[in-house]
Amino acid sequence: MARIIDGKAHAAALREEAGRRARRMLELTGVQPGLSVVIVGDDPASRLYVKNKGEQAAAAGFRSETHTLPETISQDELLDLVARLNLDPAVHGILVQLPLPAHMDAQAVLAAIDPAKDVDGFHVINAGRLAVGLPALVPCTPLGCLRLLKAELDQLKGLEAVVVGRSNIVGKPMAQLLLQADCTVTIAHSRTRDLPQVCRRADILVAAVGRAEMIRGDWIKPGATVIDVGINRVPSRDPAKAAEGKTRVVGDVAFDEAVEVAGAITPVPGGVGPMTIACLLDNTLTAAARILERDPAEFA
Ligand SMILES: NC(=O)C1=CN([C@@H]2O[C@H](COP(=O)(O)OP(=O)(O)OC[C@H]3O[C@@H](n4cnc5c(N)ncnc54)[C@H](OP(=O)(O)O)[C@@H]3O)[C@@H](O)[C@H]2O)C=CC1
Ligand SMILES: Nc1nc(=O)c2c([nH]1)NC[C@@H]1CN(c3ccc(C(=O)N[C@@H](CCC(=O)O)C(=O)O)cc3)C=[N+]21
Repeated sequence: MARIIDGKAHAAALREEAGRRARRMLELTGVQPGLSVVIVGDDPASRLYVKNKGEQAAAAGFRSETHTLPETISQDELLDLVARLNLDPAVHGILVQLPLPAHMDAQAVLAAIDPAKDVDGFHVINAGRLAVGLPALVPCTPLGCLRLLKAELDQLKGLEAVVVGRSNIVGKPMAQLLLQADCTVTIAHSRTRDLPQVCRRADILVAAVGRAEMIRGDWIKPGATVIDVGINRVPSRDPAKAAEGKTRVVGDVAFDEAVEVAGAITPVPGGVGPMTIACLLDNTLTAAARILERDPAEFA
């Protein structure tokens, strides 16, 4: 039986540390780190994540604001808001929740965010800095995965890592971080031939696909460390509840099978998800420190 990696507990510890560091920053510089979250439209799941982000930032002693804009807003109006936030000295981190409505060009919006305040790490400047090994703001989800891996494993050096998924927000930056940690990295995707066989090579398997329970137990090398990024809503197990439209959340890995084979595995929920939000606070501190021209390590 695999060890279950408790992302919730790791995230709580990281949030507490972020709270201590925010207080230290306020003491030493008089500046309170500030996070501004922008959401367009009223997708209920997105609204819930954004609410959690705002509440957890406030609970950790950050200045936290949320801008909720109607679905019908124009891209120019959104760009105006981003421009104002770029100039606002109280805002050190800007996050524009994705996905954006179909009438907007998400790349254009992300490109308008000041890279120094891009706590999602989605701006091409930050993606490029990560790729060449310069200090960067790194996307929160892969950062959270790396933290869990480092806590779980003595050493990443030399391990075979397989990342399933190549999105700009999870798969690609995850692969960059694993490469930087001296893993031998394979990136698999929808055109990969014989995905089960590729997965079986992995000492570290990161699933970021968006397909409920696609990765089966017999795709996993015995003893491997499995990080499940997927968040998929499926009908409730109880047919009566399912008929009422009740759902539950599952990952991209068939957990009940994988837990029998893996050495360690993250659950969904309670794995990577909570770490993503905790890393957002960490990134906001990093951004604030750099904007103040201070070493983030000063606020330990
Ligand atoms: N826990 C968290 O904090 C977060 C969770 N997520 C979740 O992670 C998952 C992935 O998110 P994201 O990266 O944004 O998703 P995207 O849809 O952007 O990317 C999915 C990737 O999976 C690949 N893929 C799709 N189908 C298959 C298949 N059958 N076999 C192999 N590869 C396949 C795609 O390949 P191709 O490129 O060839 O199309 C693509 O590269 C989702 O469930 C999402 O909800 C996302 C962000 C944060
Ligand atoms: N600009 C932007 N940045 C993001 O980081 C971003 C985004 N847009 N759009 C959507 C995805 C998704 N995402 C999650 C964050 C937390 C949980 C999370 O806390 N999950 C809990 C609860 C899951 C549940 O029950 O729904 C858990 O896994 O335990 C999940 C998913 C951030 N994303």
